[in-house]
Amino acid sequence: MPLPRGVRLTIRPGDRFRGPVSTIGSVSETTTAPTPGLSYFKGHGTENDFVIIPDPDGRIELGPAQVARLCDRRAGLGGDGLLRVVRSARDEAAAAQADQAEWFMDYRNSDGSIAEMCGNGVRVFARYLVQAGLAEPGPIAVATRAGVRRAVVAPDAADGTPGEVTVDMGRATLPGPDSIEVAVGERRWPARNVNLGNPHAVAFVADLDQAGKLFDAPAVSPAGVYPQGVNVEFVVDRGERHVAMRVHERGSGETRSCGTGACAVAVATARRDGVDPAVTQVPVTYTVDVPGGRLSITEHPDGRVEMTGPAVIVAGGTLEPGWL
Ligand SMILES: N[C@@H](CCC[C@H](N)C(=O)O)C(=O)O
Repeated sequence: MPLPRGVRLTIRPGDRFRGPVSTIGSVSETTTAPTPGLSYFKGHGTENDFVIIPDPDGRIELGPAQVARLCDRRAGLGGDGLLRVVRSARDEAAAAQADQAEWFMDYRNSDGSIAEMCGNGVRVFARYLVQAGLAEPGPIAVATRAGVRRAVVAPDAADGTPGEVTVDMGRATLPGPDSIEVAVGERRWPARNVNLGNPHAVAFVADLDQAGKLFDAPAVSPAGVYPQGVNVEFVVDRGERHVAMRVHERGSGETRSCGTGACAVAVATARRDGVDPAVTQVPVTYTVDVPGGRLSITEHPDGRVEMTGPAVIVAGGTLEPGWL
């Protein structure tokens, strides 16, 4: 049931959920909304899966408890994260990007925390816009909390297989310090600090099983390098310019894929291999296998990192009125 125009769904403090306003990496937030007849979609990119909430006119405020409920795999729809699809001009977090990108990807982790960027999310978001008729296939600008990202949705194959989506992920930075360490139980590995709009610690390991079950977040030291938490990638070599990774995501736990993580891994691996396109002026491409599939990551001489991979919308429906 569509909401009447002009109605903004918000519960005031004291109604159901309470807490201070959220910041990146935090799960506490005031607001949230009961959502009568709210429509949703479900999608994934290399099995990093998302609940998609269309909110073109910015009338829905989802608090962390509601996001966590929607992402709950037993009691909710289930997802590693949530993508709210809203016009940039209708959300103050993205209004400054409205002249460059009509649509804002309001991304939340499955625990309800806010993150700056989600690479697989941008691909799925672009796919949703095309499938919903909100954008044409081809280049699509998407506003994110880390700035505008440009996606290109390739046409579907003749057999209906959805075309892959390529995203310009911007420039990676490697802020240091050089002595970062990641630990799981008694095992420790040196790691590289890579930022793709959101923070990553990339550790090269001998075997992906060494990271264990990853029920808990790996410890990262020294303390204070990642004041807002970190996504941790474990990487092994698979061949020339070909690696495989596992990831423990901030706010979501171990997931089957992480797009920003795969980009961080490709850049960290290139530097480990002594390759820097800014120096050689030659782009370098790495194949990054994730538990949920495969991504292709190219770093260009100007520092831009491009990611190509699948993005699929699997279902859509309507929430039971009052459930949320
Ligand atoms: N899975 C995402 C990353 C989502 C955000 C991350 N958990 C964070 O908190 O930074 C991706 O595909 O990049």
